[in-house]
Amino acid sequence: MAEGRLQGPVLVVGAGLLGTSLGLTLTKLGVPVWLRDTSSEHLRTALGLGAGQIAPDIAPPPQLVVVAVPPDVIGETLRWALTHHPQAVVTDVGSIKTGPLEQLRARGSQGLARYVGGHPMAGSERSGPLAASAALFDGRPWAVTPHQDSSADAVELVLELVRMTGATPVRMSPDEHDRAVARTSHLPHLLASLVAGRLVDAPPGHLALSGQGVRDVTRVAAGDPDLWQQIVTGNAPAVVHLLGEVRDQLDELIAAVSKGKRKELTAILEQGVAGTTAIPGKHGGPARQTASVFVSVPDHPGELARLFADAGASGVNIEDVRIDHDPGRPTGLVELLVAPDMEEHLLTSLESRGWVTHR
Ligand SMILES: NC(=O)c1ccc[n+]([C@@H]2O[C@H](COP(=O)([O-])OP(=O)(O)OC[C@H]3O[C@@H](n4cnc5c(N)ncnc54)[C@H](O)[C@@H]3O)[C@@H](O)[C@H]2O)c1
Ligand SMILES: O=C(O)C(=O)C[C@]1(C(=O)O)C=C[C@@H](O)C=C1
Repeated sequence: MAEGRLQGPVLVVGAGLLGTSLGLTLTKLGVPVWLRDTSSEHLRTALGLGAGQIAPDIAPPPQLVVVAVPPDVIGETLRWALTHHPQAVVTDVGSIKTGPLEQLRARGSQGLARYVGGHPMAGSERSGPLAASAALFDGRPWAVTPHQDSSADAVELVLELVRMTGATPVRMSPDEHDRAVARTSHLPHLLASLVAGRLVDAPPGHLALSGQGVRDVTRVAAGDPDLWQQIVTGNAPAVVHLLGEVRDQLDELIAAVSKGKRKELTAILEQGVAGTTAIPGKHGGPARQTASVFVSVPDHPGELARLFADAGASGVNIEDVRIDHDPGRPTGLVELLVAPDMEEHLLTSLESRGWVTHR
C-alpha cells in the first residue's frame, strides 16, 4: 500500500509507451492502477507486463485519471475523463498543453478545476507498451501546468504523482510550456529528421563511416512520424517561429561556408558550443563539466558488467555513458563521463585492472 495522499486507484487511459511506463512505476510503489486502451493488443500487452489491471465492474472511483493517448485525441479524452469520473483529479502526459485546454474551455467541459496538465520530459524513439520501463521518469523533468482555474488540491495531487515517479516537477503555465518545448524538443526533432533524411540516398560505402556523431544527432528522428506530425501541428506557431530563425541562420551559414568567411563560421560554431553548455545537468541542476575516459571493451558477454564493476571499485561516480561499436573490429568503445577531478584516478585505476584506455 502506498503512503502519502496518492493512494489510487489511478486510471491510466492509453497503455502505450508513456501509459504503460507509468502503470509499471505506480504498481511497483503499491498504487492500484487500472488501464484502458482502444487497442486490445496494447491493453493485453500492458496487462501482461504487470502495468495494472482492468477496472473491476464494482470498484471505488479512481482518485486520479492520467490521459496518455496521442495528441489529436487528448482534448476529447480529458473531457470524457472529467465527465465520467466526477470525483477524480485529471491530468495528462501530452507533449502540448494549450491546445487540449482550449478544447476543454471551448466545449464548456465540467469540472475544469480538477484538471491540471502535465508533461514528463522522458520518452523514447520507440512507441507502444513493449518499449515501456518502470524507470522511465526517474531523474527527469516533468512539467506541471496548472491553468488559472485549477484547484490547489488538484495541483498538489499531480505534483505528488510526479515526485513518486522520481521525476522533478517543473511548474509553468501551459503557454510558456509550449514555447519552451518548441525549442527543447520539437525543433531538435525536426532538425534531426532533416539530417537523418540526408542519409537515405547515401552510398553504402559512405554509411560505413557512420560514427557516434551521426548517431547522437539522429537518434530521435526514428520516432513515430504519426505521433510527431500531431505534436508539431499542435504547436505550430511556436515551432514555425523557431524554424524561421533557423532558416535565416542557414542562409548565413551557406554564405559563410561558400565564401570562406571563417570568422562568421566560427561565430556560428561558438554559439552552438554555448548552447550545449546551457542545457541543465542531471536532476535539473546547472550543467556540470565532465571529462571523458574512453575504454576499449571486447565484444564478449559480461565485459560491460566487468567494466562497470571495476569503475565502481575505483570509487568514481559515472555521470553518463556512451557506447560506440566499431563495425570493423570485435570491440566497442565505451565513453565514461566523470567529474574532471576524477579522470586521472579512473584512468589509472582501470589501466591497473588491465583495461585499454584513452583520454
Ligand atoms: N513518446 C515520447 O517520447 C513521449 C514523451 C512524453 C510525452 N509523450 C506524449 O504522451 C502521449 C502518449 O505517447 P506514447 O509515446 O505513449 O504513444 P504510444 O503510441 O506508445 O501510446 C498511445 C496509446 O494510446 C492508445 N490510444 C489511442 N487513442 C486512444 C483513445 N481514444 N482511448 C484510449 N487509448 C487510445 C493507443 O492504442 C496507444 O496504446 C502522447 O500524447 C505524446 O505526445 C510522448
Ligand atoms: O528521449 C527521447 O527519445 C525523446 O524524444 C523524449 C522527448 C524529448 O524531446 O525530450 C520527446 C517528446 C516528448 O514530448 C518528451 C520527451
